[in-house]
Amino acid sequence: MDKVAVIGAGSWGTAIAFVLAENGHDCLLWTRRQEQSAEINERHTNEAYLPGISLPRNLNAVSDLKKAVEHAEIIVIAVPTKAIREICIEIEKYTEKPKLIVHVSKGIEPDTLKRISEMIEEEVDPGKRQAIVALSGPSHAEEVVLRHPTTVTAASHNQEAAERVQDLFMNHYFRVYTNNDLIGVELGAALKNVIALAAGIIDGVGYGDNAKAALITRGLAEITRLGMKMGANPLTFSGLTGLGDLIVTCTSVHSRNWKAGNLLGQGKTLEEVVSGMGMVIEGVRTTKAAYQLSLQYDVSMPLTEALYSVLFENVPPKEAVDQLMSRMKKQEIEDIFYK
Ligand SMILES: NC(=O)C1=CN([C@@H]2O[C@H](COP(=O)(O)OP(=O)(O)OC[C@H]3O[C@@H](n4cnc5c(N)ncnc54)[C@H](OP(=O)(O)O)[C@@H]3O)[C@@H](O)[C@H]2O)C=CC1
Ligand SMILES: O=C(CO)COP(=O)(O)O
Repeated sequence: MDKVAVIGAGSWGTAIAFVLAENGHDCLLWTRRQEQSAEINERHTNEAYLPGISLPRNLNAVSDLKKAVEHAEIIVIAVPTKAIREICIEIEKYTEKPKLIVHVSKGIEPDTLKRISEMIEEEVDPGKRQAIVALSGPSHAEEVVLRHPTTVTAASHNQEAAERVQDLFMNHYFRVYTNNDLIGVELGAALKNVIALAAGIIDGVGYGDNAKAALITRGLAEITRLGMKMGANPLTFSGLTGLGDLIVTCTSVHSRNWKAGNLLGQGKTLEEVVSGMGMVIEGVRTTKAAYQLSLQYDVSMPLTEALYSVLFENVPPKEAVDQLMSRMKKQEIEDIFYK
């Protein structure tokens, strides 16, 4: 039994803590809201994020971050990308002995263009952390807490740490693989949200399955192109954190990114969509970061560029699609591997 703290009690933090508690670990779930920690401890629910779900009785919550950090040998960070730095600064403050840090977030920081593990490295002193592991894959919280079969990947430059995380989470409905390609795993996880937003738009404007399949396939091509330039293993993008997460996020009704795109496609404004969701839509900020990465690495990412123009330059979705479809002709495979 390990002592673990999950930092962030939204949909995913709660689902991850659910798995850890069911696996018999001594897991504390941190929330910044006292009333939410009372709800989890007294009623064993988190209605705002996972309505109708009974949480394990051995899962306890706290709203005192110091207490959560001091409790744990392993810290699992489960807050949105934009909160990673501030949470890491707080975690570092309360850490005495170095801890294993796992993160389950999916994003890239605009402007700095840092991946999550890079932000953690910058904010948590090396003396206060052991290895960093990203746990990622096609895994909607809503299905994990129903114990529906789910597969994810524990990625780290440190294989021993990845295997420790594999052992920590693995059970009969939650299967964990390892991968040493941290760059590829984190990039795939973040960039699939860009394509999922676009997939929602495609459905929202009323285009069909052909367009969706094109988006997933050509989305994977541009993610792979960028990833290869950034040092990732191209095979990672055919794996769970690449193609796997693209499929689940572009096709599932649970996806907040897909839902947001769907509303945009129906004519809602970005402000209306973001304020109405009540949960994080990582793909919006990540689209900005992905667009900046395509310029920095000089990689052609037409879908990302088109989504950027819809989100931030008020280009109507159908016009963006028309522009995509009328680009000059290309070869399919050569495009990915030789450019
Ligand atoms: N939901 C899912 O199925 C999956 C999500 N992920 C990833 O996990 C990460 C978290 O997502 P998810 O749990 O779904 O998001 P939610 O929107 O469901 O919840 C976000 C959580 O983070 C908290 N939070 C937000 N900002 C801060 C802050 N500045 N300081 C402290 N806490 C903060 C929120 O607190 P409060 O309630 O007080 O606002 C809430 O508990 C994202 O990167 C997402 O892409 C990965 C796999 C699956
Ligand atoms: O990452 C996820 C599933 O793997 C969750 O996606 P959304 O954030 O779009 O809901």
